[in-house]
Amino acid sequence: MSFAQLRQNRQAKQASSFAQRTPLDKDSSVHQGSIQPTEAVSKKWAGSPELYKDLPEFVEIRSSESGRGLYVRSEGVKSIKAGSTILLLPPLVNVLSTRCLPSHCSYCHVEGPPSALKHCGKCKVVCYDSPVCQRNDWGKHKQECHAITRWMASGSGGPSGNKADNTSVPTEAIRVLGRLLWEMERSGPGSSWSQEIAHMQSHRSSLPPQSPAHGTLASLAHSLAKYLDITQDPSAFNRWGIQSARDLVDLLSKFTTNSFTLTDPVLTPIGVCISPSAALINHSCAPNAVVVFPQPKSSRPNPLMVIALRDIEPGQEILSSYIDITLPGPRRRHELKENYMFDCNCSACSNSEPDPRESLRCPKCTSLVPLPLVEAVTEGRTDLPGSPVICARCNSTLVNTADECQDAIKICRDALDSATNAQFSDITRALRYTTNSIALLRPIPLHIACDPLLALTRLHQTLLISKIFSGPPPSSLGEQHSRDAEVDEACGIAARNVAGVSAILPYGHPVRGVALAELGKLLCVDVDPSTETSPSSASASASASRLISGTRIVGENAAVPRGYARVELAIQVLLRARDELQIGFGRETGDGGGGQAGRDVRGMLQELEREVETWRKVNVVERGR
Ligand SMILES: C[S@@+](CC[C@H](N)C(=O)[O-])C[C@H]1O[C@@H](n2cnc3c(N)ncnc32)[C@H](O)[C@@H]1O
Repeated sequence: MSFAQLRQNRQAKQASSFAQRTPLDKDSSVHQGSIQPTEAVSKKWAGSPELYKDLPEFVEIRSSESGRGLYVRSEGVKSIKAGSTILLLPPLVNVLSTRCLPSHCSYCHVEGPPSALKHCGKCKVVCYDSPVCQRNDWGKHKQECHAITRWMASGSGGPSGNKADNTSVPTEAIRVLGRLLWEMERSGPGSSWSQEIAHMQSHRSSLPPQSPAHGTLASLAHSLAKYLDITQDPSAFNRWGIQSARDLVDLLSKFTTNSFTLTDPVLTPIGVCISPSAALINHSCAPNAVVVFPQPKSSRPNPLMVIALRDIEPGQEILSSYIDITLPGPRRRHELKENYMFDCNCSACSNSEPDPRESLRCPKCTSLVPLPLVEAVTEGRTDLPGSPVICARCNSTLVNTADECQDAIKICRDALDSATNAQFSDITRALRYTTNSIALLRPIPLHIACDPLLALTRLHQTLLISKIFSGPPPSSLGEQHSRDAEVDEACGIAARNVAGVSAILPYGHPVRGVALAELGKLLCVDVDPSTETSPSSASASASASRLISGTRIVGENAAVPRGYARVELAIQVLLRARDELQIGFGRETGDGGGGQAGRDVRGMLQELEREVETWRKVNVVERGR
């Protein structure tokens, strides 16, 4: 019996699970943001013991120059261990992004094949995976249902059209604001929920009237008024305590400052959520905690969880990141300033060591060499446009001219934006952008975690997986071989992604765990049964460390083993994934840690171990004949 035969049954199942995996939806991200809060704001909440009752005993709210923040109490508590749950909050207000409405249950957020989900009979927009979910959500969906129906009837599409055509559905920002206001109305202006919303940070007073951010809020305000059907009589806003345009902009600014991106168990953005208690957490680019939604369960509301990424001592502040921390420092700070209006002085931003996110890596001595600056030449730097980029340690020339490197990076950043925009509408075009950009960067010895190479690698992996597994399974040996080559390519790309994120994110960060799980899953896909190799732990471990080491640079192609050695490699990668997921998604989730992703990895490991066992037995018998 061949190993490949043993695993054939699994193949179809894997293919369908990859096909359901959606690529990152950049535009659906909603960030948290910030303004400098005043002492008066802090005092207001301090006098209200009724607020933030869902915070656990071991944390407290304190004020600093970052405004209010969440801290581990200084006395009477032990340190919070990495992987522990800090907050578990069933969010009162959340919505799915428009793209996910047909594929996820709007109540519990479990993903299902669209055919298994049932549309709301009235608006025909939101879906549920069971009558229980539909019933439980009705209290929140009732007013929304009318508003969506009215909105769509007034638009071009209309509710009777194609259910899959979601172009005329109100955006997630509008829908979540609607739910927020109706929830405030239901619970009453004096309720702790309404008070917590009232105390959230707003940027309004710091926004210059002509700024793009102000324009965005103004257009959001118009859309919201249309959605709530109060365009004729703005005083209808009064029932939410909104007396003026100023109050409305204030509310919208609170929303953009404090809302969270709702993600699925592998961190794909699927919507928006509002949780005033979790929004008390301040930002760091070197966070000690993460906000995740690790384990949607059918028929239950999907809770928001804050998990400790490393041990947090009594008295220390709990800090999460508002933005993608794989971006280089200048881009992170720009984003934080633009959207959240503060200058980040965290430990990562103050670090003067060369950062892999913005470095070349000398192929000779492996030193990090800062990328030449794209715009001006700063004092003390030798990256004049026509001058070579030289390794200060071993004097090797890394790039012949600084502008050659700068041009390639600029072109590839633009291509990354184009690929991101095209990823859902035209996957072939998106793949062309990522393939060409990665090829363009190949002659430059960028660190594997350098921007935009890492982001291109991640997107390329997602696109390749969609392409490979969205079609029918191979029906001839020729088709099988070309799919095998694509799977090998995807493994190589996934390995680079693991190496990249591992070089810049701390052990246990959920992005690392998910990257490892994706690589392990790809390695589990059966390829060419005729090239099975014999068991060899030593060679598998060498392959594993070559494949997932943080030192590789683009252009090096690690061999992806076939047959048995590949399975051994998959097991090693999945074991690492399991351990890191247990931290990033919490030790207490997913019946053994790691949330849904951890559970899936453990399932794959069990299956692989069973197959290896059977393979060993069969081969011992065959050798004995
Ligand atoms: C989502 S809120 C966090 C809670 C907030 N401090 C409060 O008082 O409600 C974002 C706010 O926190 C502050 N903030 C968060 N991270 C910060 C940081 N690293 N440096 C300075 N201010 C920060 C900003 O002033 C911003 O208004």
